[in-house]
Amino acid sequence: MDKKKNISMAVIKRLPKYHRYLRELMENDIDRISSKELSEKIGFTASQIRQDLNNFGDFGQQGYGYNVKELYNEISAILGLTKIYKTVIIGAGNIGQAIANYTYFDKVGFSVQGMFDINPKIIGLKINDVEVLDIDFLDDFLRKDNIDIGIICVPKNSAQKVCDMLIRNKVKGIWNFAPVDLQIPEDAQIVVENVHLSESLLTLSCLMNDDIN
Ligand SMILES: NC(=O)c1ccc[n+]([C@@H]2O[C@H](COP(=O)([O-])OP(=O)(O)OC[C@H]3O[C@@H](n4cnc5c(N)ncnc54)[C@H](O)[C@@H]3O)[C@@H](O)[C@H]2O)c1
Repeated sequence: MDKKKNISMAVIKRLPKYHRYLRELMENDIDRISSKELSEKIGFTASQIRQDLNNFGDFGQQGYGYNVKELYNEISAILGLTKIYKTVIIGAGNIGQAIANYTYFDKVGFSVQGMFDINPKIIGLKINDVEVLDIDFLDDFLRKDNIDIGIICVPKNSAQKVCDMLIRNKVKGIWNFAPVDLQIPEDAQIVVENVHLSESLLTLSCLMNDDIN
């Protein structure tokens, strides 16, 4: 059964936060937690938590709370974290290298198989044990290695070209850091998630200045 069917995007967007907190609880050897305690940690109301988690099954037990490991495993499964995703990073500059060096992604199953760049000064470098290859090899690499996710970290004027190559080679997901709306053909079987650090920063600045009017 597809547990995500009919689940709102708002609930799906909250799941990574549950996952992060539950992981922390497990690391601290905490076996069970009530929705009230979880609510104090996570910042959602207890009723919100119960409502969210009820979407996916009957987890909590009256008077016992949630079994942390069970819930963590279940949310991991809903988030698709029960397998290893093969990823490639295109653009091995500041962001590309930061992602490759962030070991958490690997821990939760996103394995960097290759990095690609056009700059001869960067090609050949090893970032966290992954060699940066010439972009000319990307097409071949994608075809042979069954890559699941392409992480776009190139300047915005190169992003669409890279995106087209990923789609052509049947990559299933794009994590796009370039500040551009990628054009995706309607029949493409691909999911795109855009990341805009600047939007988060501008939200911060707005909230810090909410006395303007
Ligand atoms: N999403 C965000 O929150 C966020 C934040 C900062 C920057 N960005 C964007 O992320 C991208 C990367 O930023 P950065 O700071 O890492 O830039 P950077 O200049 O440090 O790195 C970009 C790399 O891409 C390489 N490159 C250029 N054209 C290429 C191509 N056709 N194929 C392969 N490699 C190519 C360059 O040689 C360089 O190494 C930019 O589009 C930038 O605007 C996004």
